[in-house]
Amino acid sequence: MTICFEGIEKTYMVYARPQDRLWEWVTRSQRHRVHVALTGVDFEVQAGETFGLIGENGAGKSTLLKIAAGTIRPTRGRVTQQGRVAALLELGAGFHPEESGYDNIRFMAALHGLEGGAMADFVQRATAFSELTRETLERPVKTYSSGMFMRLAFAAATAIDPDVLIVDEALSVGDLHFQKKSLNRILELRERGATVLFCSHNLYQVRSLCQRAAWVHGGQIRAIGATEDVVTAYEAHERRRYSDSSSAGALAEGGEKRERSASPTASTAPVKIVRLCTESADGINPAQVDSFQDLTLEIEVEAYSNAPFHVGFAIVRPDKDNVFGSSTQFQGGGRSAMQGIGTHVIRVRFPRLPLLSGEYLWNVYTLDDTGLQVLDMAELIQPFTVLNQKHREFGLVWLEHEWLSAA
Ligand SMILES: Nc1ncnc2c1ncn2[C@@H]1O[C@H](COP(=O)(O)OP(=O)(O)OP(=O)(O)O)[C@@H](O)[C@H]1O
Repeated sequence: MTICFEGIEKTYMVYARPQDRLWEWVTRSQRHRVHVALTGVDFEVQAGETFGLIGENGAGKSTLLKIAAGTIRPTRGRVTQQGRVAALLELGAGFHPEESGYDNIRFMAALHGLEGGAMADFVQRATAFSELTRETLERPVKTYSSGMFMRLAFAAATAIDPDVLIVDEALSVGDLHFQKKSLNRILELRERGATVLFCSHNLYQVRSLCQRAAWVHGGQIRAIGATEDVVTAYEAHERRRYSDSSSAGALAEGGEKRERSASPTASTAPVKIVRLCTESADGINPAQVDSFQDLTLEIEVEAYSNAPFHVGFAIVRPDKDNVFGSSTQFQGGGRSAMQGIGTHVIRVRFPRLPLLSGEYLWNVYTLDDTGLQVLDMAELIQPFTVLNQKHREFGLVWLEHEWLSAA
């Protein structure tokens, strides 16, 4: 199973005012400008591959996904794919608001060409997955809350076993419980061999899920290949953009920038980050550490449910460059997740911290048991300075080295 984009171009006619469309027709003179959303897009997604699309807002990712799903047509070029396609794009876009949840699901089943027993099976799978009550499913969907609507839409979109799954940021559907369930469903379909085309701004998820990726920039493919190469190139571009825009702003504010990022789930995170502190060997000033000192990081989290979870951290530079990151998930060949309602304290010791002089900060994350869903995060916190007082070598980190031929 392959998705093949050949010479794709997509242009939109943009009118300044709605009436210009009519005036254009009446006067036969052009009153629109042409906006090129995609041009020269040529690539293939291999069978069984999970392929990521990344890029800035407005780069053209959703347009490309919609063309792949067949919901819009390219202006030039063509896309081919075989097998059954499920698209998690504008979820629920095809729903009829006046009809009940049940009727909408039957309608979706009919669109897939299902009848009789196959349709009954589809309805059973979708309703069970949605976890909506019979009473709710009998009501018109226009009376649903947005969360209920999205649950039903996701359930209906994934009630078939597709050969190709097209996902546009759909991992953030509904509440945390349902987000996890949706993610697991996507992983399950992937395990069964579905080809997945996946677009996300969450680079952690792209790194974790995708074998290959493409960076879409200004409607063109700027880079394509192994995920790590593409994401690293995109991150470098984002850093340049960030430093260009912040050199006038953030630095003028007086230097260091602290922020606790708004977590995607800030008020409801089932595992909240409560505290982070560091302890150095002399314990005098944790904001200033000597290179090659022992440093211990302590992270306190509060779990509000019994669901297993992981904790991750990264040491970052003020420009957001990662120096080093790890997670409990990577420990000792994949340590099993932590679990239990209440307070958990995680300690990480860095013997002889190999950082050299510079400014550093911490990022901390709590993650679900798959290590993919971020439950809570605190980024660019607790700045600290490292001083390399004993050695003359310079740079970010000390690398073990030997002079082999020095006289
Ligand atoms: N129906 C439309 N009419 C005119 N322009 C459109 C239309 N749909 C998309 N565009 C434009 O096409 C470009 C690409 O949009 P697209 O939604 O594909 O970007 P994206 O990469 O998915 O962005 P985001 O990350 O913000 O979702 C944008 O400049 C957008 O304004």
